[in-house]
Amino acid sequence: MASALLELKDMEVAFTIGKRAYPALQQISFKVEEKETVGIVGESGCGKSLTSLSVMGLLPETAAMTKGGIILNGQPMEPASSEGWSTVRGKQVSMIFQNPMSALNPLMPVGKQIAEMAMTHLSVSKQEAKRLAMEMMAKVGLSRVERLYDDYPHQLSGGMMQRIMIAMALICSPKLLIADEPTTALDVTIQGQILDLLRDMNRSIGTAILFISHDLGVIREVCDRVIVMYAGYIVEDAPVAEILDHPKHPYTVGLLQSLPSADKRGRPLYTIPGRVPSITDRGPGCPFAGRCPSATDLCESVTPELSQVAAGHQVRCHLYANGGRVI
Ligand SMILES: Nc1ncnc2c1ncn2[C@@H]1O[C@H](COP(=O)(O)OP(=O)(O)OP(=O)(O)O)[C@@H](O)[C@H]1O
Repeated sequence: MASALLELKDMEVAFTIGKRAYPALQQISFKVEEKETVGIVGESGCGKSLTSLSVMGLLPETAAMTKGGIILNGQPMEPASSEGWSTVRGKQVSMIFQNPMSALNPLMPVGKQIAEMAMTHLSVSKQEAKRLAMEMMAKVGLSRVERLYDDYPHQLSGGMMQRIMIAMALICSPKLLIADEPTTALDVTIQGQILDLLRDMNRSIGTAILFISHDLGVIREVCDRVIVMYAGYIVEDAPVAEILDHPKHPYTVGLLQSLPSADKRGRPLYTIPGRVPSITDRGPGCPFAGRCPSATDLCESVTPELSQVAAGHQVRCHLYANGGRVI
């Protein structure tokens, strides 16, 4: 079988605080196939961003990959080799963030920023880079691109800036686009347009997407598969339709209950009581035990393994530890 586009194998990432190492990600294993769209969902502090930064080779200085590894396009990525990562960034993997303003250079026209990306990674001439940049700007739904090419970031709306970021990320036809909360800062209408654009780009260019969001409702719009993270662990991994119809992990069930819907209109939205434990405050046992309505003594003391409950559906919960049989 051909290898996956991206594979994370039993990855652990830890922060050093004082003299101790605190794991922030543990036993992270998943694959992204070519052209697949995979979402990572979880509340703030669950480890979504750290997972995507690991894939980009952009971990903060105080963090390190302490176990496992990442294989991109069949090549193991050496955690210590910044050279290896810089050749994949832009060309094979690129990333868009929640706040495009902080990623764009405020002093350079937006079109030129896209063209520079093409010149750096595609070794094309200045004129060709400009042509490609304008072509890409049109593809991401921007109009009057000749004029827009010379505009500066502050002259653009949030939605337009996010389109510029997407054009910049896709100009080198990367195999994988990581989108970290790309629509969180946008109003709902523009958010919908950007989600449509990402889906179109996935279909037309064939770029796989790893989509990070705290909002399962947004992930449902874009992704084929969803990985649910909690306190640094993957707690559930399944096709989106399967998660929506047959959620297993009590945390996933809570996330779904807290989604707004027409039949809940007028009623206060459900929120899961409690909060995600910080990395310095994680004991033995299931990390969700303290907030879980179904927790038993076993959950307090033993961390569950991921187990398969249906084709392509895995859950890390003692309730489903024996191939889906509830204890
Ligand atoms: N520089 C840091 N030093 C110490 N701990 C950190 C640091 N950055 C992140 N963490 C911890 O690592 C864990 C995972 O953080 P991460 O940013 O990946 O979460 P997240 O799910 O992306 O949340 P958010 O949606 O708020 O970005 C959290 O518990 C966080 O507190």
